[in-house]
Amino acid sequence: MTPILGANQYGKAESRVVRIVRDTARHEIRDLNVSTSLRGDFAAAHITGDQSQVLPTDTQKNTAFAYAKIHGVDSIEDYAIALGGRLLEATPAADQAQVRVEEYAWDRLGDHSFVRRGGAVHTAVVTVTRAGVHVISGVRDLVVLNSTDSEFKGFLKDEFTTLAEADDRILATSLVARWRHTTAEGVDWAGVDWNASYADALDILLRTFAGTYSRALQETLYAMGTALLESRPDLAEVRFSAPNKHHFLVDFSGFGVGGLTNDGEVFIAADRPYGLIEAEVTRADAPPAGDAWLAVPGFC
Ligand SMILES: O=c1[nH]c(=O)c2[nH]c(=O)[nH]c2[nH]1
Repeated sequence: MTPILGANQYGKAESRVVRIVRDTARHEIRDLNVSTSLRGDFAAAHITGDQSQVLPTDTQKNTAFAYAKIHGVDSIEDYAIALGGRLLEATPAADQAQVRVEEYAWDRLGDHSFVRRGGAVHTAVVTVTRAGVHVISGVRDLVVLNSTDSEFKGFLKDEFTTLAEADDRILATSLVARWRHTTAEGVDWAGVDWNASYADALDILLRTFAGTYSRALQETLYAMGTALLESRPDLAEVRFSAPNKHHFLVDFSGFGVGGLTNDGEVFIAADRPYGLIEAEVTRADAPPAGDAWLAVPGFC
């Protein structure tokens, strides 16, 4: 019996690449976490131990650092497209290079001083194939909260249901969202302003979260996805993973302090368990995703 080698990929995970642009006294910083994977015909490396077609993960890491200098990092999408293209070109046995990047934002304190911004992290997953490029942009750890305009009622009940219907509750999540850019013949990736596109997408998601009366987190996600696709014709689909960060009203009725009411004012923020609401919203005529989502962990 000769077992069959199935899907495989290999690369260097989580190279922490920090690029300083110091052409003038006013420096710029890009702070990245870069992971690369090569896919293709690497059967010999696994079965006979022949590494002649394997571009080492160490070289992939070196290329990630070198490209921060050679190509620069105007945006993580643009950098990932260049890096993926180079890795594919350098590895004849590969038919795909996937580059996953996260960017940690820094706010300026002075010409050469910065303070790291907490919160949301900009993400990109770029898959370069011999036929073209897939680009998925996204955000993680986008923590948002509505203190009203959220209900959850009319749900299915059985003998294990104890949840009270809620007319007015806190709706909060730490959102992961990824949106796939349309791949079409002749797309000029070099001409895309990725940073403006990201800022606009984030703005649409946040404004829709804030402006949507919610009957469930599911409805809010769908509204956010719809708003994004309606405003940005260059996007094919969006995927969300949204933990429902439950806030339970504190029950003051047993307290020995008379007349203590709680009209949606004091909550316990529970960290677990949490509902996990995940959804994909796709444009009806979206071009096929190909392998754009391959090996993207979790729901998105
Ligand atoms: O927005 C919600 N969606 C659910 O599916 C759900 N289930 C639950 O217990 N609370 C909530 N809230």
